[in-house]
Amino acid sequence: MTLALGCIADDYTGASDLANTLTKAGLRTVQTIGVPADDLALPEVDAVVVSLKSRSIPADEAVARSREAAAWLNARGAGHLMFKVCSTFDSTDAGNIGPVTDALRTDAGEAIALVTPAFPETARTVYLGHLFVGAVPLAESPLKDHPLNPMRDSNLVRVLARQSRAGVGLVDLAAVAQGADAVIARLDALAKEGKGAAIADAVLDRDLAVLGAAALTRKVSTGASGLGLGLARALVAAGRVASAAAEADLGGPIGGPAACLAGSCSQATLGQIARAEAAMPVRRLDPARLLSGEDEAGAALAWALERIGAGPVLIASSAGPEDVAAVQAQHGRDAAGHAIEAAMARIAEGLVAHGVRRLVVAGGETSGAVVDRLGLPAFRVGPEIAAGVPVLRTTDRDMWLALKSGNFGGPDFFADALRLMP
Ligand SMILES: Nc1ncnc2c1ncn2[C@@H]1O[C@H](COP(=O)(O)OP(=O)(O)OP(=O)(O)O)[C@@H](O)[C@H]1O
Ligand SMILES: O=C(O)[C@@H](O)C(=O)CO
Repeated sequence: MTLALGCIADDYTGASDLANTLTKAGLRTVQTIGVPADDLALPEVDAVVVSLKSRSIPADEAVARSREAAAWLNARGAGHLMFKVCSTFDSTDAGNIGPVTDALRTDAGEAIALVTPAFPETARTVYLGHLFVGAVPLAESPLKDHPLNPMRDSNLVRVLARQSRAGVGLVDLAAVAQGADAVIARLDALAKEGKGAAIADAVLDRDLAVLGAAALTRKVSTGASGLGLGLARALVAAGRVASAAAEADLGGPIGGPAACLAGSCSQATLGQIARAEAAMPVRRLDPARLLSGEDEAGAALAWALERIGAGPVLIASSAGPEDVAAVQAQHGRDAAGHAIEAAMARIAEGLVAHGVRRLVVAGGETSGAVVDRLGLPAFRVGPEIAAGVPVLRTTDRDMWLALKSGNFGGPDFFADALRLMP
């Protein structure tokens, strides 16, 4: 298997977002969970997205895991490596976007890497290095209250510079508008100035095609699904993959009980949970009980098992910024986050042990905890539920999943997802 594109994603929902984008753009794509074992049977594909859970771990661990993934992808002949990060640039001054990009770039012998989280389809645009989420700058968006990495600076040149070894420059929209050659020239000039990364502006899909073509002239780039779209278009245009790949045969209906789990505290997910109340029973996890050592996960599981015979259920830990802040003040941000993720994973394990084969999970860290606990090795990518969220089918057993990035999906996401998981 020779890969046109090897991708390393820093969380599982982000990986399925990218796998969805690549599939739609005509690349045969598989999403693996972690670095695959050498004996994992994979179909013939153009792209592999290795999903890591490295967004919110110490930077040195994120670098080590990303390098391991890069080595696996390079051993399969990956023509280009893309490090998939969040379209809202979720990171802290300690990393991990800068340290991982630095490491992958230097390992590949490159002087500079193009970096852009722009993804216009989900209203993430970058102008003069400033990231906009919809109509507002990043630092005024709900991401300012993210439970793990509050984003309080919209200037990504500054944000990335604080977490990078080498300096960071800008490829502005004026250069992008002139086409790939102008972007390549700008990257070369920035590299000569000693910059190791360049934030690239992009406002429209056509900007992504330019950035993809420019990025492909180097071995490593970093971005969100928009960059994936640009890279995929450039690969198809260059004849390096068979375009318009036939839709993968995902297998027939699975049926049986279905459940949804939400650990994301994003505004989008909070709204989707509220809407789900009209469609299915919803149980709110009580973080205070859980963190005080009571068996809240067991109680929620028992609640679900009493109901899943009659239809889907939703269990959510999600809460608004004030409640999240109160829990974090008492128990610490990471301890609270991990305890809630572990509870979700335990609930998922119990649900699957009782026959659930259709599972929707909201939140990247939450999805990571759940998928790890279930021990799922890889997914084929099915139809799109909403921008950035495909239906996934496990390669080793009959199970449907949807792993939703916190901010993605329409108001009725949970019902929309289950409709596409027969
Ligand atoms: N009520 C709560 N109080 C404090 N922390 C919570 C609460 N509910 C969930 N969390 C934690 O908040 C974090 C949410 O992160 P997660 O990645 O799952 O969602 P997200 O960041 O919105 O999604 P994405 O990464 O896909 O954008 C998790 O660590 C989760 O355990
Ligand atoms: O890029 C995005 O916004 C998503 O794929 C994601 O990674 C959110 O966690």
